[in-house]
Amino acid sequence: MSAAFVTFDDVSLAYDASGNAIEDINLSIHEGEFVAFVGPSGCGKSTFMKLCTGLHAPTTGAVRVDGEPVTGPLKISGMAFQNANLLPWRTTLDNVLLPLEIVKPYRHQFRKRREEFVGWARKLLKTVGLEGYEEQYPWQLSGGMQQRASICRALIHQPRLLMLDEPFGALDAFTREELWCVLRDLWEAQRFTVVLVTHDLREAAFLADTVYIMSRRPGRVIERRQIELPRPRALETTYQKPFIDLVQELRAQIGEVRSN
Ligand SMILES: Nc1ncnc2c1ncn2[C@@H]1O[C@H](COP(=O)(O)OP(=O)(O)OP(=O)(O)O)[C@@H](O)[C@H]1O
Repeated sequence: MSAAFVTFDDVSLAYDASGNAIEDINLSIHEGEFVAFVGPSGCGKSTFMKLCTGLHAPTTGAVRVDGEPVTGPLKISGMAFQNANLLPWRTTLDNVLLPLEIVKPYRHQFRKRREEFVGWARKLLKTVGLEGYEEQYPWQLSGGMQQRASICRALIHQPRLLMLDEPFGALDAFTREELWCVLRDLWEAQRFTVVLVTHDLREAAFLADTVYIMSRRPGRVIERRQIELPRPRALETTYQKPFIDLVQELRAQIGEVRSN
């Protein structure tokens, strides 16, 4: 395995006087690793994301990405959320291009390299099954298609770290499983580092190398579970006994957290 890419050393964060939202987090994520965070509502999963990407600073402890302390918003990360948040006045293609207009070093090259960037966006849209929808507006797309576009937007600037906060939470079960496979294929091809926050234990077990289970507030990591299922993983795996047993075990651990 490669060297640690994201490290948390004794990290705690208190937003206000009500006490720590997350507490004593120690972990390291390797470059190219796919990790998932699961835990009860309010345990600090989104807070963990904000610390990783520099949207919040820890109250105590240190967060490092690629060997450097995180001191402000991280340029090498891409993000997608439960709501696709596409801009309604932009076409799908222009939504995907947006980070290249904003993020350094691309923004200074945007006009000159536009054609090349459009090529990147078209290629990515094709990979996620959106070829032919480039000129459509978000309101002309289904929820699943919007989320596909949102993932393309998160990846267009070739981030080394992809942060996904419940990205498939609002989708129906079939679309969600389709998008797991889309994400799996993108990750297999490019091997960026992924931090996925989810409430869905099947999603975590299917996609991740490592699942972290967090306690109730103040959120602490109470379990680190390596997922040993061979890759590449087929969706059929999720209907087979070893996978079902694994999800049951994770569910039991979450159950313990909730009842404590
Ligand atoms: N900006 C903020 N100011 C004050 N408290 C906050 C802020 N953001 C989050 N919190 C609190 O910190 C705790 C952790 O919140 P966070 O959103 O990280 O949890 P979560 O695990 O992502 O929740 P959910 O699963 O419901 O999305 C909660 O108690 C929340 O109320």
